[in-house]
Amino acid sequence: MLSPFVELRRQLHQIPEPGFQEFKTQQLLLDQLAKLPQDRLTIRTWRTGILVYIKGLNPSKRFGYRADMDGLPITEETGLPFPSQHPGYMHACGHDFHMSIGMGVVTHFTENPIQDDLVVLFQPAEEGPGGALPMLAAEELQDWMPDQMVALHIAPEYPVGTIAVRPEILFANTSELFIDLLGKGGHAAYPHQANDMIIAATQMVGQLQTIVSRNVNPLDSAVITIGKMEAGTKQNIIAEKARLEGTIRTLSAASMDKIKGRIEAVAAGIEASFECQVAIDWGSNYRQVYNDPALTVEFMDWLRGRDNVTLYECTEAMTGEDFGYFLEKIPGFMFWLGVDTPHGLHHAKLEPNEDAIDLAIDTITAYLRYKSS
Ligand SMILES: CC(=O)N[C@@H](CCC[C@H](N)C(=O)O)C(=O)O
Repeated sequence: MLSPFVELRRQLHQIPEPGFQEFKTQQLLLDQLAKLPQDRLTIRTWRTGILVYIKGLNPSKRFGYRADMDGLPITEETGLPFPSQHPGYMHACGHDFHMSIGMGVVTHFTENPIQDDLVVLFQPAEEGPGGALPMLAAEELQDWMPDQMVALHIAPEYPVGTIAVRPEILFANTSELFIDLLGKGGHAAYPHQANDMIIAATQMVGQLQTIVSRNVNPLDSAVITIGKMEAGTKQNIIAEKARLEGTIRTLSAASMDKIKGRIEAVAAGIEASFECQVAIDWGSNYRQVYNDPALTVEFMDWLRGRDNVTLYECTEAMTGEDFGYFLEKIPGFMFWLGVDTPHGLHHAKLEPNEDAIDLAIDTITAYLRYKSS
């Protein structure tokens, strides 16, 4: 018999939605919340997100757990019997896990309250443009602001039962990157009368890849990835326009500034050498995920005493997470939850092991009970 939270995960898995369009996801979670005993619960919605307050027995603090809600524009290739019903979209970053675990935490504390209050936040748009920052500013959260926050992220590379975490930086600073190149289209046979943006864009991608290797201190990790390139309309037409879409990751804020400066310089060089126009849009930025050292070390010590979990002290990752904005304001931490699958995050075959769901609910609820005692 399936755990109700595995069942919920399977339902959520079938309805992945883009950021701030998580309408069916929100409704499914609201329907689930409506089935719980209501005496300790207060529920608010904010855009496509949900805020759930669970009243404690004799509260002196307020804990927070945050789960992100959005899916990714990926066509699922898992072969699972409960695949995405939304063509071209998939929960390929584990947000279906994060939400079902969040629901497990709510359910546990409505039935077994602790002394303190708990706020569970179902947050839209983590993959972009970022729901954390506007949710933190939302009127609906102001009188429910937690004193401490916890969140987790699934980790394909660790076995089920492993929790990986570290004090201080866990995830990188990020900035999206959108570059539009504008030249002059024309006939494929008359290149001298046109200004080919496929050539300019490919040159630009090559030059961008020299920034991390030549301009950033190798001891200060950084990544520039161009994940999407669009240009041209037909094989015998010279492309007037090209668009590059990517992301920048850095462990230090100084490197982020430096990389942005170098990208502007590369763009100016491309404009001069190809006689074209290059426009840069930085999209949304996420703050690094900085785990509060004292709380994280305390959590790690507490984990060492649990017999169903193996603690692994990991290194930083160049992933981004807008949970970093919560941690900038509220002390807390994020940790990796082992889900043991050969395919990585953002992969069409990502198939996390569902045994991790109940283990995570057990770990988080036990930790919050320990903190509240
Ligand atoms: C955990 C994870 O995979 N997060 C995303 C966050 C994306 C931020 C933004 N849209 C960007 O691409 O910069 C990630 O890609 O790391």
